[in-house]
Amino acid sequence: MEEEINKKVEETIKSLLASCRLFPKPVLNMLADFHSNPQTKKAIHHRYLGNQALTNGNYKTAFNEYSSGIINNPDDPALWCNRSLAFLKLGHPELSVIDSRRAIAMINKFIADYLNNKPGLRMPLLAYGKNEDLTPEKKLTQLQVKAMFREIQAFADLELLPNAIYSCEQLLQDKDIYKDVPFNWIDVQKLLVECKKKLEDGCKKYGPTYKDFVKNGANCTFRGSYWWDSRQENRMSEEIFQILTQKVSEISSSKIEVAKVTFEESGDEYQYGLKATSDISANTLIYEEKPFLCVNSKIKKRCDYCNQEISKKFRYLCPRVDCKEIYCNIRCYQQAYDLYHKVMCGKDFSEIYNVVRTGISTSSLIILFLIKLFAIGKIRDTCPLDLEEIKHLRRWMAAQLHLPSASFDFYQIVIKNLEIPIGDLRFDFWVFISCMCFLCNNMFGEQDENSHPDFGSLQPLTSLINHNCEPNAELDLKEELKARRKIVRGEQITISYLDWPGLTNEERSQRLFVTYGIKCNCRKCFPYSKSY
Ligand SMILES: C[S@@+](CC[C@H](N)C(=O)[O-])C[C@H]1O[C@@H](n2cnc3c(N)ncnc32)[C@H](O)[C@@H]1O
Repeated sequence: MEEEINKKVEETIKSLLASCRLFPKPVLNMLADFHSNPQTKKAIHHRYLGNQALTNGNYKTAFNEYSSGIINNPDDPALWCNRSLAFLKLGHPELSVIDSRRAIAMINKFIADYLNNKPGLRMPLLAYGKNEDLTPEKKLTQLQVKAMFREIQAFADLELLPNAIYSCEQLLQDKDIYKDVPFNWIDVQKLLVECKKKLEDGCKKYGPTYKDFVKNGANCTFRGSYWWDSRQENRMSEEIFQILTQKVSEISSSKIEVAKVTFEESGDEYQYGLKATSDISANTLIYEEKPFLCVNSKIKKRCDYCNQEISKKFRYLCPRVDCKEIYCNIRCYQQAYDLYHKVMCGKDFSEIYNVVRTGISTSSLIILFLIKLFAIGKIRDTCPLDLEEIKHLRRWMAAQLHLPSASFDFYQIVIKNLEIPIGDLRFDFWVFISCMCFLCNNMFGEQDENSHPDFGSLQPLTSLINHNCEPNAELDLKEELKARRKIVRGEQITISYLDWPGLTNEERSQRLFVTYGIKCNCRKCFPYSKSY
């Protein structure tokens, strides 16, 4: 196999040398790099294996090969472009978008750098088919068009129809620029007609607001974890169970313990819960858990570390002049600095904050948690899903994830601002989405008086407590857990996830399912049910 690949690469190089006119220097640089850098060679090998797998319909292998290639050479646009196709074939258009965008950005950057005479510029090494007489320049342009079309296909699969229609029209408008490279333009036309029809049908069925609905949210089939990620199965491992047991025993002075529980609706699947180790009388303070992570939308002046509202008199400003973060005191500043602020200091996330502030539910705080989780991952040099404090959290997502389309842009801002190299796949886009899926059902969020998202916190041990509409415990100011009534030894500790005044039984029931995946049929939700 290795020999076969080497032969193909040699053929490519020969044809490159023969056909290259426009970019001789970058081609020579690329060849020098190919011969001196073993990682470039490895990346090409993975790409060939990926292409072969893709042709044979082995999309999972193709994904693995392209990912390995990216780790070795993240600057190869063909790897990203081809992986975006593998994602489309695997039914993950939400992941395809970012990969095709990367390929497009890389090619555009190459062209800009070339025009600016950037020294040491390397031409991407692209594969040549038999009897193909495309110059490297044309080959690159062809890849660019392919990547643009893949992004449009991903939009269409995600039912982001206005985005797909707009991009199709743009591409067709620019057709002349790409006239010298072979490309099947009929496919673009066809997709445009299909998307327009779908959008028209939708507007007829659901009214004109359908257009906005499908512009802002992408629909993808995702249940909280991808097939290559076994963390959710491992979260109930003996090792993690023992660590949690120790922590819970410590904060509660052994009043409660971690237990493995089951729920009727999830069949045999075990989940975590907390149980009383002895009788606990009413109003007893069971424990206090300081949040692991806090976020706030900056509508009010709150400490970036602990969310305390702060006055002008008692506050500590980040010492860096171009950083606007504020803290209650130097202690909060130092803790924030060590945990995440070190890599966030002075970085501009205002675009994200502007969107969060106008949100109409606390769920928009999720993106603020994502920024900080990625920052912690960067500081600790680990994938955010592997952070010790949160790796046990249960992810929940309805089969159909309504992904805000802004997520694609936000992810790119986060990676860029935190200076995470794009080839570091521990911070890949699927990690971002997977984090969203434990944040939505584990974070605590509060709104302000105008119902805008104000602040939120993550308390990883409190996240072990399950819901009951008639709970035996409650969270005081979201940090102290108190018994509402007497709890007997062995009884599960429960809180109500939704206890706002004025919430009807129907609304609670609906929200319990949408946000937490809980199908509640208790006597409070269904007071007239015969079974009670
Ligand atoms: C904050 S976590 C609670 C701990 C969780 N059981 C675990 O194993 O990590 C919230 C998730 O637990 C599950 N859950 C909590 N209360 C439940 C209930 N009463 N019935 C079914 N599932 C419940 C849901 O999957 C929910 O999304």
